[in-house]
Amino acid sequence: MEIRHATHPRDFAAYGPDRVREQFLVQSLFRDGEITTVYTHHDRMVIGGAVPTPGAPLTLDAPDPLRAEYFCQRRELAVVGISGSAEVTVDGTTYPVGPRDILYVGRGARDITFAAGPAGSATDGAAPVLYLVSAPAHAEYPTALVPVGESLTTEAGDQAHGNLRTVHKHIHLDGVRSCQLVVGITAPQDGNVWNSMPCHLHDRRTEIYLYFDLPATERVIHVMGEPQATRSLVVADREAVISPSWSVHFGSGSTNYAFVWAMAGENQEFTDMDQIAVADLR
Ligand SMILES: O=C[C@H](O)[C@@H](O)CC(=O)C(=O)O
Ligand SMILES: [Zn+2]
Repeated sequence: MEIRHATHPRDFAAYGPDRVREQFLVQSLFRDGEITTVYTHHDRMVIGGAVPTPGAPLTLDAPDPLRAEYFCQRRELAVVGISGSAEVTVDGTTYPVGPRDILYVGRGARDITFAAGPAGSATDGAAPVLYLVSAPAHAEYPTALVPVGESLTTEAGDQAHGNLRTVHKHIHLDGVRSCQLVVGITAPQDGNVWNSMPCHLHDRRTEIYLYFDLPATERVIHVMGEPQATRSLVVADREAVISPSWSVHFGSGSTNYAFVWAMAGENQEFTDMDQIAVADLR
């Protein structure tokens, strides 16, 4: 398990481009036949990737830095379908997780395994790839699957601003409940490339974006930093960006794409954001 320490915005301002990437960009989360995890001290979120190969399920253990008997001993977890068809088994119950479906796993779940779905059921013909995002949990909420078709789906933005996008909320106050995690998937529609624009801050929560469904030859320019001191990172498919509570988080792609957004922290009010006018950015 890789550890990422927390960062003060004044220190951030002095970082060069490589240091910004080293601290906030997470690459290589998805490796065939492996579970990979990264721990950030920003709100103690953990992200990971699980790529089970056919006939070889993967078991989620508690990495040593958690000093836990099992991964969800003090944590809750969201398992997000990125591609292909997977089967996630939690204490004996198996849930099918397809692209853009999210399984919430409550605190206290002991045995969690990830397997490739039954042969021929892969919805997009691709190998199953699962994204994991977790936060400390003070109570137990029931494990529940939210297929993308059952998520709370809204539209935001408009074509004139190139930010017309579909926002799916899977784990949130009006849907499947959790202690801290608020998780969903947003996708700019065809011909639209901006996400989360106009941008916002929420000092009460850390947020992590995982970009996916971006062709290998394309990139997203992700913007972070305090609103009057922004920096950009060039991000490829299936890479994540950690956004501390003091940072904006928005971006534009060289074509359209999707991303998983996940928050944890002081509260779970999705609308608790401080909007930043475009003209106030620097
Ligand atoms: O705090 C909320 C998160 O940044 C995302 O949900 C925003 C988002 O998906 C979008 O506007 O495109
Ligand atoms: Zn946000």
